[in-house]
Amino acid sequence: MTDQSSPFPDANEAPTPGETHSGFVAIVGKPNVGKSTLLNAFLNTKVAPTSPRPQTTRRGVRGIHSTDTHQIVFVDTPGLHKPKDALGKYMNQEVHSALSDVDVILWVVDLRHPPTDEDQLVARQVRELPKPLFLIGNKTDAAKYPGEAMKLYRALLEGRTAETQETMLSAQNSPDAVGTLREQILDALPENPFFYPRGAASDQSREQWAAEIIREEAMKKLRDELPYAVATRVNRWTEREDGLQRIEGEIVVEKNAHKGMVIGAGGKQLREIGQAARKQLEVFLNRKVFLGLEVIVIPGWREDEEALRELGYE
Ligand SMILES: Nc1nc2c(ncn2[C@@H]2O[C@H](COP(=O)(O)OP(=O)(O)OP(=O)(O)O)[C@@H](O)[C@H]2O)c(=O)[nH]1
Repeated sequence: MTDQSSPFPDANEAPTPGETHSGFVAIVGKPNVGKSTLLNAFLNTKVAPTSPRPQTTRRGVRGIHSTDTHQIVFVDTPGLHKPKDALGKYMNQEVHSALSDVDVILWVVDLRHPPTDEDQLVARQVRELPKPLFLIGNKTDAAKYPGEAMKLYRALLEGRTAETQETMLSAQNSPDAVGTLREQILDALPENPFFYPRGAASDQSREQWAAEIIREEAMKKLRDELPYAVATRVNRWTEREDGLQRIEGEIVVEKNAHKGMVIGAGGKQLREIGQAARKQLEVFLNRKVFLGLEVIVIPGWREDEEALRELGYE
């Protein structure tokens, strides 16, 4: 097992009375820069799916960090990109609504590369917003010229008048820097009552969380366009007396032809996805898990508003 904590601790503790600071903090940036990795590092647990593939995050997942007097509600957002379908539009809307609702913005960039059009798209969204902004240069461990890259990203904010701070770090490999940044964010929070009980780590149900872990593993294993054509959901979750968690989930694809591609020869690929997801679930739940997975077809779900809603993208 690991030293990571469960994303589902006892969430019923009462909020602290008296003077408290709390607020919503959006993590924005183009796809694949490390937003979800940073969120998980802030919380030292796993609330959001991460993968080497762009556009892994689809929902604005909330992760919560509380001290005695301060509470940050992080809102992880999908990478801002040029949308190709209704799902893509939904993902960009998630970013816009997150930006309008939050108190603080974290803009994450990938220092291995200079800015692209997609970074400019994000910069345009955040530049004029009169809210504290942190420009976070990520992946310093793998960047050749981090300082030079940071200059180019900073230049995209030229003309911005509201409070701006910046930091360079590796979300994956520098827990100390992530901890320091978290302290700085705490200082930027307005005076507010707590929004969530102090023990809460996420606003997702355990079923949504597990479905995202299954999708993460499916996205890592599937090839070509297929990762973007799958959705996942968990329909049943029962606990046996001996603690075993029995979880039944579905991988949803758009076409019959995709079904076989997900299942693989002799069911090998589906088995591998299931095993990898089960391992992750066991680590984070600290319980034995039985994971049953089925592949079903909902024709053209990515373009179907009703199917999107049914799958939780609303
Ligand atoms: N070398 C290195 N890789 C990192 C770091 N942080 C994240 N990554 C990798 O970058 C990839 C993308 O990470 P995610 O956290 O899924 O990125 P994201 O911005 O949430 O992606 P979207 O869901 O597409 O918006 C993964 O393969 C991570 O392991 C880092 O500090 N250093």
